[in-house]
Amino acid sequence: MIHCEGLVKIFKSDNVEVVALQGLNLSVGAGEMMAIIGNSGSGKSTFLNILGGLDRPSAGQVRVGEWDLLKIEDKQLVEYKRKTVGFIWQNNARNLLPYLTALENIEMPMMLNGKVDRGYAKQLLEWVGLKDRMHNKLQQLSGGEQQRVAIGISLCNHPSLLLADEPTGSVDSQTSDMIMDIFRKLNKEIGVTIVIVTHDMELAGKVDRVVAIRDGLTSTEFIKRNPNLEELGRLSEHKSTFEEEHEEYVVLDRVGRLQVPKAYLDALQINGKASMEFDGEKIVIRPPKNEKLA
Ligand SMILES: Nc1ncnc2c1ncn2[C@@H]1O[C@H](COP(=O)(O)OP(=O)(O)OP(=O)(O)O)[C@@H](O)[C@H]1O
Repeated sequence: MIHCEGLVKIFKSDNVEVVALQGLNLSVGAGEMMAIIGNSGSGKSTFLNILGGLDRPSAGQVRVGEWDLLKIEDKQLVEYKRKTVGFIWQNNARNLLPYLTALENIEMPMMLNGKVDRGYAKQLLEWVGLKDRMHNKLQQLSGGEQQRVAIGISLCNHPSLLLADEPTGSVDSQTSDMIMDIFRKLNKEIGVTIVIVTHDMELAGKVDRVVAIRDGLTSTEFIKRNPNLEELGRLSEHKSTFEEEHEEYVVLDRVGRLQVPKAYLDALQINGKASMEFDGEKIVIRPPKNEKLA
């Protein structure tokens, strides 16, 4: 569904250039639900905005389904945004209309797109658990319920890809769990591919695959050891940690480059150069033997 290779995004303003993505590699299969984590400023939102067609890449490859987002023309981009992607932001509810009902809010973008499908609008509200509240005005709904209406709206155009940027950033942990359950259900039932950007490791731990971005590059990937244990985990008393549940992998690009975590380099006081040895089984990276280089 998504294939990125060497994706670069440079922001230019006056004489300053910011390289937000420095050659990012990532593939996401159709029907996958995964999370992207990373520190503030690592490039997560930039990446999501490119996938959503809200921003243009500077170089590299980025394909979503049949679309090549580097080469796409402006007119096609409008079509891509209308037909392929749905977007959810942290404060999506701000874009909703408080004096309309939940159902009317869902129907509004359908109307703007030229066709209201009331049956589907109702179905969407049912999927997000708001069947009984569909005739309530937005202002009568809680923040979490409004966010669920926003999830419904993101699916109005039957997208094959749903992008969520900090979707639970402004709700409590119970609502956050409910929103994740809705994503999982949508992913299973309608097969929509879901990419969630988050700071929250606990939230990230609820999906099978988590990719960490550092300084505009994919650095580490975490894969759930046993996805099927999730249900058991929910029922059991023992709350396992993210590390217990996930296997951690370092990501190598096509030519074998990898990012060594800064904490490791600091701990070994490696700065600029290191010695690397292969002992037949392992690759060992150490501070340079020549002290002058250390
Ligand atoms: N429109 C822009 N113009 C100039 N620089 C930008 C622009 N948008 C983002 N940046 C810069 O690109 C880098 C990556 O920003 P981005 O918002 O993608 O990070 P992020 O990982 O989503 O951070 P956060 O978690 O804080 O939202 C940052 O250094 C940011 O300052």
